[in-house]
Amino acid sequence: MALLNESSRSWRPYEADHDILLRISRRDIVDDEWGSFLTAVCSTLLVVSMVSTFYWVLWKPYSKRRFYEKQGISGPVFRPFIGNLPEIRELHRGVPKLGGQISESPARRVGTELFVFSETYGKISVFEQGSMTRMILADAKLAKDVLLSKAGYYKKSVLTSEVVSAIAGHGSILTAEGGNWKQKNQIMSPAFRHTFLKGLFHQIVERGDDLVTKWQKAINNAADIKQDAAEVAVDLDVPETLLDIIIRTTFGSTSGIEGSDIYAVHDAVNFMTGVVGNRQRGYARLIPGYSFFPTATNINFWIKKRAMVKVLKNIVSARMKVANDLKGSSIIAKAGSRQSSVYGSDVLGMMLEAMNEGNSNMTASQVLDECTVFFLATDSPTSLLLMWSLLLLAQNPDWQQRARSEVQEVLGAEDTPQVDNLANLKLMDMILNETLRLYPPVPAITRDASEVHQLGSVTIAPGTNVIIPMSVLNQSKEIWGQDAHLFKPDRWEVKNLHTNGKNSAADGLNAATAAAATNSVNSFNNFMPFGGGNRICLGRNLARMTVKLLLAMLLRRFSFSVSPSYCHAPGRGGNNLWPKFGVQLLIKNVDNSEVTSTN
Ligand code: HEM
Repeated sequence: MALLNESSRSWRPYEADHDILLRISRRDIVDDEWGSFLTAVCSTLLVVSMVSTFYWVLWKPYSKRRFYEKQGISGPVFRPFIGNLPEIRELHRGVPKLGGQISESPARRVGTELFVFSETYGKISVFEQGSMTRMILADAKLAKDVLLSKAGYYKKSVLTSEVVSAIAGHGSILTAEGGNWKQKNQIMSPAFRHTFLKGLFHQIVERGDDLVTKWQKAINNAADIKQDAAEVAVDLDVPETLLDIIIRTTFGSTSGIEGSDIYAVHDAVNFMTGVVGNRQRGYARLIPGYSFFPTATNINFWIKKRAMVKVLKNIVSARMKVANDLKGSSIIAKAGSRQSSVYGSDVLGMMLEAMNEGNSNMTASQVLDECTVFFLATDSPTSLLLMWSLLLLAQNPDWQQRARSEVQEVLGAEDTPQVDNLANLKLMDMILNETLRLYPPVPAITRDASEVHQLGSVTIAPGTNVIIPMSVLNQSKEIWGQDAHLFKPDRWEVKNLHTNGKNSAADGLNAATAAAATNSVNSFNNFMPFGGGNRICLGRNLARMTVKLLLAMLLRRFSFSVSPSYCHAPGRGGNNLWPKFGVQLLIKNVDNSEVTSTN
């Protein structure tokens, strides 16, 4: 025992030291191993990210450019990393900040690069925006193919998704694909059918009456100070009216929600789309995670987004409350109405019904996203159509008078049109067409190619972002003749349309949108203000009916001329063509007494 103790004593210290050494060295070894492991991981990551950066940012765009050049398609000089952003920025710098010629193509001021590149490098040209390869298709036939016969090879573009998802999450109707899009389209489409739109007629007339009353007051005030005409800010009054109409027709009369809240959402959506659009057109998009940097603009963006979501949540819960109250009410039960009709028959109602009663997998947050998207896609282009139409009629008094005479003839003694006589306003259709052609509210549509395929004589590589430049196509002398830049609504008279022997019985705008939805061959095919194919604008009939109705009401009461304070400067606002310094018109009362008495 003693020996054992002895010996134990003799080697215990050693054992202890050995233990410590073992422990130290184990820790060191582990640390060393971890260190080398981390170093290996970091260097691998570094190498992988360098290789993938090289591949995605340099090699991919370069090889795509070479691929297209070999097919005879050219563009501005290839630049790694930043692409042709410097050229694009230079072109935009050349656009005069103040004013412009009324006779020039307004859309040229917004999509300058689309005009210049397609004029310089041909109908099909390529350029890079950062590392994204973009192809301009200033060829009507190929553009149409992208939306129709070749639509299966394309998806909504990453650029569109970036804008939409920054404000409304992923997978809304504007950017959804496949089954997800189909389901949303099926849920919302009934709200845009003719019978439902007819039901909205009186709501639109009511809002139109408000605008007429407001402008009449302006005339009375002007008369008080001995002026024979009043100046009105069309760019302020029209969007206010249209926002009210479109939002109330798509979301119903949202009880408990202030008009100012609706306007705040509209404002927030415009601000946010503008921010993301500017990021895409500038260098900021090239900096990873830039949208998370706490810059003043980004902070403002987050604040506005939060406020917007709050208002939208209130709209949805107000509707749910009404629906729940109605569900419990005996009146509904007695009337034997469908339970689901309590949600309402507008877009919001359709979505809530699908979420609560239907077989869809729509969630509450998706309903909110769709609501946001409606603010994005609806009222601005519709306002712009009415605004630019009024400006063009003010600039072209002969057409203004012809349109007014038609309104007087169709309406007779009535102050407002009836649903059925809207179709008789043929000149109005022609005027709206011509406005959409010269001032396309959506100047370009983009798609990303998802597979390699043949488009005409060109082989398209996957990942190419294809631009359908409606603004350029609408100005093409080859399509529209030497006077393409002029406001000439009579080019839309059915007898003047080149129909390749397939005459269309429908009137101008209807035929144009119908042709866009089908593959029919006639000259309307070159006109796609509402897009085409499956993804054609869902609200096109609502927009057309609303603008036609309001224009008829306004022409009936007022005459318009351009105010000396108007400065012609169409410019980019979000993704649309906005009047940069507003649209100021002078208005006077029209004497309808003769018309009224003869009818
Ligand atoms: C003059 C007014 C309008 C114009 C010029 C216009 C134009 C367009 C265009 C060009 C597209 C196709 C975009 C693409 O293919 O990428 C589109 C899509 C769409 N528009 Fe309109 N729009 C107008 C008014 C409206 C209104 C009033 C609503 C609804 C109330 C609406 C709802 C939509 C929706 C939901 C889509 C997406 C359709 C889909 O992808 O399935 N639009 N619009």
